[in-house]
Amino acid sequence: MVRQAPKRVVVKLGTSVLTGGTTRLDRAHMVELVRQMARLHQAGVEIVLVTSGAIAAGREHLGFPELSDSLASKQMLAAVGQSQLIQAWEQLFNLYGLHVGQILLTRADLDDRERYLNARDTLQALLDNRIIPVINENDAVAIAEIKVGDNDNLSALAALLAQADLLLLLTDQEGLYDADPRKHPDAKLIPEVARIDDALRALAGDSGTSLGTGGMATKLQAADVAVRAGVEVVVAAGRRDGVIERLCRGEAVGTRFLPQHSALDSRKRWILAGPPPNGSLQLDAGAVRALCQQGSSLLAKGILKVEGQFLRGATLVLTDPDGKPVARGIARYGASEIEQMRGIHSSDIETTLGFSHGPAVIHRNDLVVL
Ligand SMILES: Nc1ncnc2c1ncn2[C@@H]1O[C@H](COP(=O)(O)OP(=O)(O)O)[C@@H](O)[C@H]1O
Ligand SMILES: N[C@@H](CCC(=O)OP(=O)(O)O)C(=O)O
Repeated sequence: MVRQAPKRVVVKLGTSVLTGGTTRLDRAHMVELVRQMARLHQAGVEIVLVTSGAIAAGREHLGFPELSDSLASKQMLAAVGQSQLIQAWEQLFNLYGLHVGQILLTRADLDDRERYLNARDTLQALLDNRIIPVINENDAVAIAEIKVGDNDNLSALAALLAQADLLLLLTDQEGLYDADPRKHPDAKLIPEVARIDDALRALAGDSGTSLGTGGMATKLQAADVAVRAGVEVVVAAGRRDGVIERLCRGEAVGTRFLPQHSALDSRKRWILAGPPPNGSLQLDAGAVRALCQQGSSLLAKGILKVEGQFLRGATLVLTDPDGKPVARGIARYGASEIEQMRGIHSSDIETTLGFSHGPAVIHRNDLVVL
């Protein structure tokens, strides 16, 4: 299939691609990847690069020191390696007359709407000035609670932040297989995925190496977030000839995940990319239908159960009567208020609470159906 060129592409390069399975950055291959990205850029495709490899580069630069496996050692390696990595990208893009701009993110930068919008503005400013944004996690400062944790998920968040239309997860395998090809040499490549479900998740294993993080499991999580926001995703081998250009032409390489919706608006993308949920509401079947099929707001009447302690403005997961997540949204009331309101008619909110923030517990503009 050859289709219209994407306007904005996020290219995620895993440690496996950058090192070619060795313990060192493979600069020769990085030049080849930059060549492809620079050509696309020249042809008018905006490129955002999400690069792993800081920890690997740090180890290499320090001459492979004997270190404990502690978080502090990894953070030290990332601090050293990130500057090596960004210098390498700057030098390589310079060969094509391009500059790079570094953005280091943590989960906390994306959870807060204002910081999210600031990061988005910086990204936009770089792109407007024909500079290649180069993103990595801010490993040197991020500890577990504020970490995204792996660059696959980070790249999905970057794709939402950048309002990209295509996300390329480039790795050391040809794509997603029906079993981990390292352990099952006869595993078969899955060329296209229309829906990510539990059966598919069961096929995706961990990283087979000590340098990569997350393996195919985190690539599926990332694809899941991105396709819900209307971004097409492809997992493919970063070492295949001309892979980035071929994928941007729509050639059938790797595993393609079809976008589920047309692109979401900015606020809805943030609801998907942003804060982890603070609580959940279980809905009756009528409310699930109204939300998922009619695009309605959530009213108090259809709420069966409230879980978690949260305030007005919290992000919530909405589930069906069996507990299966069906949507995410921003609450207009806090948990204790919803507890009092649940099951009542909207016209009784004011008499029940003594005030009202309007009839919707979650307004349709603040709601994303999964
Ligand atoms: N079903 C699967 N299909 C393909 N690869 C898989 C699968 N399950 C697990 N993997 C493993 O995921 C690895 C790629 O992930 P990872 O090592 O994190 O790479 P990267 O550094 O590119 O993110 C592969 O080398 C492979 O061993
Ligand atoms: N932020 C880390 C990489 C984390 C990560 O997810 O790595 P990978 O699985 O190789 O994409 C680094 O720069 O070393």
